[in-house]
Amino acid sequence: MYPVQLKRLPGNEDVALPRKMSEWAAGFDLHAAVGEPLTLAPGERALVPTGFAMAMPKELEAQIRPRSGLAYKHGITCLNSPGTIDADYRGEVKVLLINLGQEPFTIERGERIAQMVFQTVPQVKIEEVSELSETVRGEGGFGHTGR
Ligand SMILES: O=c1ccn([C@H]2C[C@H](O)[C@@H](COP(=O)(O)OP(=O)(O)OP(=O)(O)O)O2)c(=O)[nH]1
Ligand SMILES: [Mg+2]
Repeated sequence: MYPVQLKRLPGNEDVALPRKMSEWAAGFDLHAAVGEPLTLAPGERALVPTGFAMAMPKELEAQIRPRSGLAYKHGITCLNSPGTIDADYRGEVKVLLINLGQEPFTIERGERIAQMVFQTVPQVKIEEVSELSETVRGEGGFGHTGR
């Protein structure tokens, strides 16, 4: 178990902190901390506040992912999916939503808009070299094995 600290930001006592909606859910649902209902027209995007900030061990990142129900029913998704929350970020967690549907969609205060999944981040050390090891694939990519 990794310790993760959440800090509610002032004026958001009525907005739920991220929580799992079932015992083994992978994601903690994120709630919109909009002051007023926010309507996204088709094609429109917005950075939606969540009302909290976070501290987690440096071994972790958090990914902000869309909720499939909002995507399926309304075309609402995360533009930068998955969003990356760095372990050293102390600002408000925000969700970059976009309306890819055909109708305007209104986000109400407290509504669940996305989910947050924690992942471990391998620590790597990058080194520059002049030759890379050979493989059978080589430079083949982007569909070179066929459709
Ligand atoms: O969906 C997101 C994505 C990012 N962030 C916050 C946390 C993250 O640690 C920080 C920076 O995100 P990222 O590295 O993706 O953006 P950038 O454009 O590279 O900004 P920066 O130069 O600040 O790293 O913004 C969010 O709150 N929600
Ligand atoms: Mg960055």
